[in-house]
Amino acid sequence: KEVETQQKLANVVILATGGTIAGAGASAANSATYQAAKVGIEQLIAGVPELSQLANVRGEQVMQIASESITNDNLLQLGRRVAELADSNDVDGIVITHGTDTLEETAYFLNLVEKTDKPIIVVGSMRPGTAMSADGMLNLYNAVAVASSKDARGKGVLVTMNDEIQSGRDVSKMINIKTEAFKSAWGPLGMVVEGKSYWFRLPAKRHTMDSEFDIKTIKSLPDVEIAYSYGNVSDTAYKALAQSGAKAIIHAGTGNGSVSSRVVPSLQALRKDGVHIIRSSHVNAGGFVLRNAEQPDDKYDWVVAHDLNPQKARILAMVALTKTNDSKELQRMFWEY
Ligand SMILES: NC(=O)C[C@H](N)C(=O)O
Repeated sequence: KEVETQQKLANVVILATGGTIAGAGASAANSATYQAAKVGIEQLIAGVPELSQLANVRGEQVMQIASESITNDNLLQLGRRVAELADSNDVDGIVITHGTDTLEETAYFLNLVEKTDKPIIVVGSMRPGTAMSADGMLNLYNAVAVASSKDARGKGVLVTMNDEIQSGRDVSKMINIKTEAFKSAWGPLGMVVEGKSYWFRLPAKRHTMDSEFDIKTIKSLPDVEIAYSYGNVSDTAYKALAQSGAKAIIHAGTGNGSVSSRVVPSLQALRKDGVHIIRSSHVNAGGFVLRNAEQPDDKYDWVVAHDLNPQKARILAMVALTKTNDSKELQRMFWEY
């Protein structure tokens, strides 16, 4: 009987990378003061025995770090391991436990470069497992539930936080002290309740199977940096980033990616020197930057990030630059992904 159930259940691999979901605090009252990346994957799985009712689950510790320290090499390493597992016939779905600070970056990266329609779910928690009312157990349970469901196939990389199923492309960490931290300007794709997924919408942008990018052909990621803007910002940071070798600079702009007149001449000069200027916005609920609105992008040969926030724009720019150095191609990719 047991063998029969095991055969019916999906095979899900959990790749652990660290973060608060693997965090530990000194006492149960410590919901915000703790050390991330302390607990190993076997202990995380053992902490949620109900996972075995959802899937045949096995874990792998890929790294053990707080997500703010994830390097480009870490991203590539994780991406390659996900691709290997996705290619394997005995894997039906993949879950990645991850710190929440850069979870949206990793989810978007995988969404661009993994050539599979198998579910890939990235999940974290806002409180360590040692805290009262910790959210990691349920988030992980939901991640495995979605990863083992056939309905989740072909929907791109997903994020399950706070009972919501979010698109890895759209979702962003909006607040750092609530369990209701992850939001998308365009709404969640669905909900996961008691292990069952309920879907409401589909991603419209290119991803995974339909993407022109493939982790298997990416050897390294180029240097793309972000410069934060505010009223009358100086050009010091932009110039320094270019000098240190940035191939593209994401302008984390005000409003609709507006650029202070003090900085415009420097950005024009940097573009002439070959550095791509990509206008994004740091407005809190999600930017919406359009070409030639606010700045003459055609004239300056700049690119707009549209609704991608600066950190997601950086991910797409790095991946895109592995294929092209042409600004028109970059702009096409920024519309399509
Ligand atoms: N809630 C978290 O996971 C935050 C932690 N600093 C991390 O990103 O690893």
